[in-house]
Amino acid sequence: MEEIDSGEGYIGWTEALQLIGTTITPNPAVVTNLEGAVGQVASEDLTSKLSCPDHATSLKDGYAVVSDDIVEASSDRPVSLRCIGEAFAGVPFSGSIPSGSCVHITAGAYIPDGANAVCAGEFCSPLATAGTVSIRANARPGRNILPVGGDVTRGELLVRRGERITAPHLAVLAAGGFTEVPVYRPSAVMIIAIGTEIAALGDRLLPGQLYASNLAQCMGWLRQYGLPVRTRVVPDDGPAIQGVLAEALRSDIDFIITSGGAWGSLRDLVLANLGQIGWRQIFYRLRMGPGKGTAFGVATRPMGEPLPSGCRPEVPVMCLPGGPPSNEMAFLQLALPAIMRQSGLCTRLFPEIRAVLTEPLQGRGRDWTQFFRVSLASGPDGVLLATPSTAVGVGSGSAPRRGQRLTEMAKSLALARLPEGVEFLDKGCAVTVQILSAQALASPRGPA
Ligand SMILES: Nc1nc2c(c(=O)[nH]1)N[C@H]1C(S)=C(S)[C@@H](COP(=O)(O)OP(=O)(O)OC[C@H]3O[C@@H](n4cnc5c(N)ncnc54)[C@H](O)[C@@H]3O)O[C@H]1N2
Ligand code: MOO
Repeated sequence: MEEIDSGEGYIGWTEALQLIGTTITPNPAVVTNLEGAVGQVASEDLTSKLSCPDHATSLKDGYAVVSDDIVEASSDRPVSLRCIGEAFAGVPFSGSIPSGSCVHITAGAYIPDGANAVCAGEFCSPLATAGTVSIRANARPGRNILPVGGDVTRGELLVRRGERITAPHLAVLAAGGFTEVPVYRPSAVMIIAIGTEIAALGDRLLPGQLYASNLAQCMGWLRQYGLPVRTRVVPDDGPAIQGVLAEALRSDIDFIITSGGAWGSLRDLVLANLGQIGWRQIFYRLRMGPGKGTAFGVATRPMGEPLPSGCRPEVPVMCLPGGPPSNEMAFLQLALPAIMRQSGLCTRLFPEIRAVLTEPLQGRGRDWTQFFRVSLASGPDGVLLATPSTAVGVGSGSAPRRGQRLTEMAKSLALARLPEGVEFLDKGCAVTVQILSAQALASPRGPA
């Protein structure tokens, strides 16, 4: 019998990423308000329009002073200064401070002309003599003063083009004078779950059916990345599959994911039906595990019909294998990077760190990339330890396989990778680990 999975004609994971990179171009830019920008990708280098603060301001509530006046001040030998006015945040003192004087000041207030330090209120007491303050500590020049641009400086690069905008970015953007931000339009994605045995979430299960858990997971990731998602469930039926693909291509969907029906059985109909509607296949099958049965290509929107506004004539399509471990890995390693590239992302999707293996990892072959689900823990010397899961398809190649697939996937949000060229790593070796979520590094015991 002919071996259909010898890996012949397959491409490597890095080559697949390169092909995705050369096929997909970013969506057009749109302008969003600051609130809508979080999680989106900047479509231009964003440089500050303002310096913040625009004037030196006080960091403390206390007294603005001439530093030289209080060089000798201490609790034993306090120095008395004449208080000549007040400076509040938003209400500056209008004069200048001569030597021997001070101004009562609050945090955020402009430093009055002539002053070059602020003595915190804890070291100052107003005296019975009206308008006099006793200062019990010195304050070097610049003490408790936030200089001009101490938060952001006009012209400073705040967010790079292609970088995802985070909550702290909103702070610098707001301070830097942005109320609107140019971002790449986030891709609208349609996920089509294919399989006569697949029930849509919430539908009544018929005998032999199971819920579309793949679709739920992919939808969850896409929502987490702020992308609009639509979902469909169709049976293993050519006309039904073509119908829903045609619906997606007529709509404003930017990227299509199919799930299931992608291997080679009599009921695996996706590629044949994409062929019927005229797609251009770019790759099918990879030296990557799990996820080898993935296909990628582009489909063209119907000729002679107006393009949905802001949409391109070609729509990338990623066909994910149906088995949950493969489906998830192909989604995370191929589909999500592709969709985020289309949404403008230029940086790596998931951070990577090195950890020490507590069990050996056996890959499938020297020229394959193999991903293993691991849990992370801190070792004796603070070394990060990676322990492979043992569930079928998601865990170590050498450890005995037990455990549940979906449950294991939900428990550990880190993936060890055996890259091409490395087929085996022994216990105690360092391995590269992708962090899918910061929760992978959080203590399971709850808040500290
Ligand atoms: N001769 C071989 N057959 C198969 C191989 C192989 O190497 N040689 N690999 C198996 C693996 S592993 C996978 S994964 C699948 C990939 O092929 P398909 O994309 O055609 O997968 P399906 O047949 O549609 O489904 C496989 C499995 O997954 C369940 N499934 C499908 N969709 C969903 C969904 N949305 N949510 C949850 N579960 C889903 C489906 O019921 C099947 O149990 O090929 C194998 N065959
Ligand atoms: O490649 Mo599959 O996900 O059923 O193990």
